[in-house]
Amino acid sequence: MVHPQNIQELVNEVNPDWMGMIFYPPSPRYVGTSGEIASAARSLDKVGVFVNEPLSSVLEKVALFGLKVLQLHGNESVEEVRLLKEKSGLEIFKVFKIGNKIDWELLRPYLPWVDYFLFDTYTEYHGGSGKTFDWSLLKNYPYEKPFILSGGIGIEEVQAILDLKKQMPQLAGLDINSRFEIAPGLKDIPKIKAFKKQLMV
Ligand SMILES: O=C(O)c1ccccc1N[C@@H]1O[C@H](COP(=O)(O)O)[C@@H](O)[C@H]1O
Repeated sequence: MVHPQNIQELVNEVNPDWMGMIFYPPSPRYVGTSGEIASAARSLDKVGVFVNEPLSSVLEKVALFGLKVLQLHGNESVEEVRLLKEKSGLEIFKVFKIGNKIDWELLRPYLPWVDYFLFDTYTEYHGGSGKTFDWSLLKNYPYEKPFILSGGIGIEEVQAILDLKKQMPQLAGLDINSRFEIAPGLKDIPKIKAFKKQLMV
């Protein structure tokens, strides 16, 4: 469900660096093709969130909605990511979903084609689980490539985020989602403002 007025309020009151648009039809946050969300957020850099979407369909959405970043949240291969990077010329967030352990070598071939890795929690679905993963696994992250932290982040995680940032300069951003919502796609603006304020210490 889309809530353009709520997004307009978010833009005015929080002014985030990026705004995600979910182009995954099974998601309760699927933005569809109406363009209302894109126009409510026209002043922001819009991140298209895709799950195993064919190249032509991604490029169509880029043109239609003026996307600035592609967040690849499925099982996209290195070759698919390379093609998406080359054909779109946009920034790429490649998502890796983390379970009990992670083999960092699997990320290496993606390094030339991605601008940020994004770490989400492993679940049998693709995203928006509201569940955190064990952030201590990140301590062995071996690359300089900046990453975005995601997966069930809530206001209760502020201190843990500040601690992690002290240890890991590669932590470049946070992707907040379902734990800052009143209903899927309807953002809890006072909660987001409080979270942002607590992070700015
Ligand atoms: O939010 C969704 O419905 C979604 C569906 C498919 C792919 C990604 C999705 N959202 C992304 O999931 C992560 C984690 O979200 P949460 O904090 O656990 O709710 C985040 O990167 C969202 O952009």
